[in-house]
Amino acid sequence: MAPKKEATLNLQQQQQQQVLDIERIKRHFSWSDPNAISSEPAMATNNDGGTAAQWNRNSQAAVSVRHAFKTYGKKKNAIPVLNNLMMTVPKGTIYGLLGASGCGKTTLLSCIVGRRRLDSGEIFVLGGKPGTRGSGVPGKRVGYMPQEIALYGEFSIRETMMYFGWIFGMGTKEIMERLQFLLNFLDLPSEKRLVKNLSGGQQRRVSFAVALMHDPELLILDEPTVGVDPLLRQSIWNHLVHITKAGQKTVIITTHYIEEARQAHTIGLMRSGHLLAEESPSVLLSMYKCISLEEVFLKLSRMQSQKGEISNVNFSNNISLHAMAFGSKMDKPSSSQEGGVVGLNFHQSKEVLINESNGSVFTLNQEPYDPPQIKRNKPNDEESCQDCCANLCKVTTKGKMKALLTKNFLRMWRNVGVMLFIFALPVMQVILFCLAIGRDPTGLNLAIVNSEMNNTNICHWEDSCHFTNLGCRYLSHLNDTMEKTYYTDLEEAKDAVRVGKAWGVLYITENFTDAFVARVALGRDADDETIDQSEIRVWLDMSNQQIGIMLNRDIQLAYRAFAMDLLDQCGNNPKLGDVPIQFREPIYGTMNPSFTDFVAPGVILTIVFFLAVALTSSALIIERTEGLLDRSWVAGVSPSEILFSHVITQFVVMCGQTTLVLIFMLVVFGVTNNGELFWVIVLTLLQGMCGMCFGFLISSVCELERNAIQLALGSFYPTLLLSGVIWPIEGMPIVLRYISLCLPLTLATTSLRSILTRGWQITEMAVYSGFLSTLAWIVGFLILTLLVLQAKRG
Ligand SMILES: Nc1ncnc2c1ncn2[C@@H]1O[C@H](COP(=O)(O)OP(=O)(O)OP(=O)(O)O)[C@@H](O)[C@H]1O
Repeated sequence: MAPKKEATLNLQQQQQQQVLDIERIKRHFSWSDPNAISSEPAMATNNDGGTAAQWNRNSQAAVSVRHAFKTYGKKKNAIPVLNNLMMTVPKGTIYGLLGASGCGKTTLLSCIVGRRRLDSGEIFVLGGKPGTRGSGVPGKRVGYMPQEIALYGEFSIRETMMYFGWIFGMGTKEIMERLQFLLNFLDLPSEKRLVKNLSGGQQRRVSFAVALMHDPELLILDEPTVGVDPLLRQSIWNHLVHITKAGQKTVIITTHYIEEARQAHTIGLMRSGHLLAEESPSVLLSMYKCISLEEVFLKLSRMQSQKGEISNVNFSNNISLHAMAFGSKMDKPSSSQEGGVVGLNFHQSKEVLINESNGSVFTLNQEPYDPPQIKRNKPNDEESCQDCCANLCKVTTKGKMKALLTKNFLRMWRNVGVMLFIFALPVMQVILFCLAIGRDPTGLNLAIVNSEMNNTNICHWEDSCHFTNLGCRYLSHLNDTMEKTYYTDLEEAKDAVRVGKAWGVLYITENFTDAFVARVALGRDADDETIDQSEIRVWLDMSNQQIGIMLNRDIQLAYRAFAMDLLDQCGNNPKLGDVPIQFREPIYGTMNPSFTDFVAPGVILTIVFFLAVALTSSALIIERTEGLLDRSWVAGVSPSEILFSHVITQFVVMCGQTTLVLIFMLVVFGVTNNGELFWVIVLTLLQGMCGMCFGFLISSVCELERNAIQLALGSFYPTLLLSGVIWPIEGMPIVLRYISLCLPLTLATTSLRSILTRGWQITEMAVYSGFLSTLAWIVGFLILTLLVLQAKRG
């Protein structure tokens, strides 16, 4: 009976202890639904997420991760990184996340801040799910310091703080006050120093300062103490302990200096995608009877390896009661008293960590310093209202736009050389185009054999109704663009063409004048020989179509001029010498159309379109590879805001470029414009916008800058060739014509050509279809870019 009684007593004691523990948890977390607690005394043991109790509990912990799974890569080669991970970070505590390099700490943090999405499982941050409306995460409730520096190198420390401060909705004065505190606290150099000129450690401190800037509720720090000297490191930890003291601020920190994590309230030891343990450092040490945390980690890792399964060691499935009790601050976080030797992949740390004395923050000078308190806006404050509005309308805030636009323009200003080039480039292209394309070739060599002159080049003829040396008279009508070289032998002249010394041979027969007069006099009675002898024979080098056609044209025009002149001198109607087809003044264009006028509309649009592509195609990539895009996202800037700010900045640049292109094309080089300048400007700007949006799409799709450049360059030639810029699309095979119509430049080029050369109004279908297609492309590219950016956030 006695043992039975003892067992009953033990059971009662256990039950009482359990009730006491629950009461303690309840007090700490202010739970309102006691039934919910009593039904789930083990807290997170079987959290499926979804019941009111679970929601309540998840919303009370600062961060709660439940059954998190995350893999990288496609199905076959998928790398599992998070594997049924459970984690609970109580409010007002420091949570040290430890684990070997590559175990998934950064991935977990990026999921917590809403930068990445889990494959399955749930995350609750500050009572909401990251990324949901009104959760404030990503946003100003979180301060995030990523592993990489993620700062704009060309900004000064002050400008960096301004940028992030404005994003977080702070006022300039407030930012300046905070900046002074952070400069002092983190022992930063002058606020005017450019980030790129700082040392690695200084850059990390600026990055840390950015995370602290707006005094967020939740600080997530990915290895903030790397490259920081021991004194400052301790100062940082003191600050973290200080800010969590009041129970309002929570810190999650990863570090490779394992012993410094002793100052955390809770330690999560991570391995193979899940937490081996989640306890306070002192409990871990006593529970595993170890003297260092490293030893604990080794022990747990060994146990995990031996069992192959962690079910019986995974304390993370149950939030540690001990860890939760930190809320009361009874269990003061300990400072390391020993130089802990850190193994595995961790760095060694043998510094003796200095105890915090009275909770004040110590600067490097060890002077207690109380940071200026960030004013929290009341719900009816202007900023809050802006945020409400932004949340509701999904638009933006003034501060964010100010920050993003200032950032974009500042980056341009700091790269003023590049900017000058960006403006000089279109001007250069226009000048080169106008000087090099469309003009008639000159100085073309023509080999002439005039047998009528007995192989001499002394040529006499009379400018009247005299029929002597008509061959010479004809030659005088050949225009000056041709360089005439006289040969005595026909074969010799042909050889000159064969070896590339001349573009053609013009041969005049021995008795050309007599035969020509006989031909005119006899008319239809002229015999074949007479006709044959009266003909000027020409052999051309047609390997160059443009030159061949031009020589052909000029030789024929010279005959027309010769015949009409002769008839006129002899008192006959000169028209008798002309081809009986009369070309009247053209309805559009001129009698002597210029190739430049044909190509110019397409060239204007191509220059503006592809310059915009070049400017924007790497814009997002540079920010992404430097980790800046992530940081801005976590700070609460949405992809559409980033995109919108770039659109505005690039639009300003494009306006300048468009103005220069049009001034040089239309004013300096006098390209024909018979239409309304207003519509020319509008269409050119729209094409620039279209190119910009195409650039953004490339930028969002490509991970690397070189891929973006390849894609942008790769798209240049197909677009140029298929858009009817240099050759009418009517000359293409029918299938290609349809493809051509689907390109962004085709209808716009036709439209601009119609305005410039025909002077058509916007009401003409050929004109407005160019505008409509460009608008459709802009919308299409923007939607695609946003979709890609949204998808990549996961
Ligand atoms: N974008 C990615 N694509 C594919 N694999 C990735 C990606 N990011 C991380 N990984 C892989 O996921 C694993 C976890 O990486 P993570 O950066 O989360 O580790 P970590 O614990 O933070 O490492 P460290 O302490 O060295 O920073 C690593 O094996 C890494 O190679």
